[in-house]
Amino acid sequence: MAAAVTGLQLSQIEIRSNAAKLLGIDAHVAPGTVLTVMGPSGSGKSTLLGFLGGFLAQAFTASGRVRIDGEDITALAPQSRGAGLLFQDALLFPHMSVLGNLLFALPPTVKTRAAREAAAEQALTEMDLKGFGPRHPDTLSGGQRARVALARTLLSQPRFLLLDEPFSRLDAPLRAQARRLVFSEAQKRTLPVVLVTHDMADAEAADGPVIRIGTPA
Ligand SMILES: Nc1ncnc2c1ncn2[C@@H]1O[C@H](COP(=O)(O)OP(=O)(O)OP(=O)(O)O)[C@@H](O)[C@H]1O
Repeated sequence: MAAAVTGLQLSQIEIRSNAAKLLGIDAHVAPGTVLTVMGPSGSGKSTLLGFLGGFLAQAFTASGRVRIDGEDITALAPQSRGAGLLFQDALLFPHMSVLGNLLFALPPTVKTRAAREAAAEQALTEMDLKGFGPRHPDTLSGGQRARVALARTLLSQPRFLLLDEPFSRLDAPLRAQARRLVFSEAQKRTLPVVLVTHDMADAEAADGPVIRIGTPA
């Protein structure tokens, strides 16, 4: 039997809605590398991420296969795919502390309270947020929130990352810092990444293949 292809493989993906939208996507995202998806507003970039993550809106029908390290995950529920998500908004739970947000993301395989807290504290240290555990998200700066969101995503032990304009709310210096952090973490953890962005600087920093999709629906 042939060895499984590592990384994320997208095969013959097509997505349609009543507006006769159609994408034909074939791509291989090697571990630790970034596939950047660009295209005009409304061309279907977020929709593509929804298909990869298993949360495609009901208005769409889709075909094609998604594989991670050779495993076909196309029919799996979102929580079983191993997708780590980062969006434009950090989407932290406002009623929980930073530590609470991180603990919530940890998979149940990390069992004891001590092990869970140690993992969360280590993630905070790695994101240069030591001591931020008791704070609430609304007391953080945008850049700090973005780092908590990244820590939370990584703690969920994803097999690949889906990023939807994750840097666009940050100002230029923070954006550069955040993208370096995300890409270096992905590389360190050998995670394939699909990045949706409008920003050419993101694409350049990602230093990987770029696909440009469609015209606006
Ligand atoms: N839940 C939905 N139901 C019906 N149509 C939708 C739904 N979500 C998105 N669409 C439509 O599908 C098309 C693609 O939307 P999508 O959000 O994927 O675009 P995008 O390329 O990510 O745009 P942007 O750059 O503005 O975020 C748009 O025409 C949009 O109006």
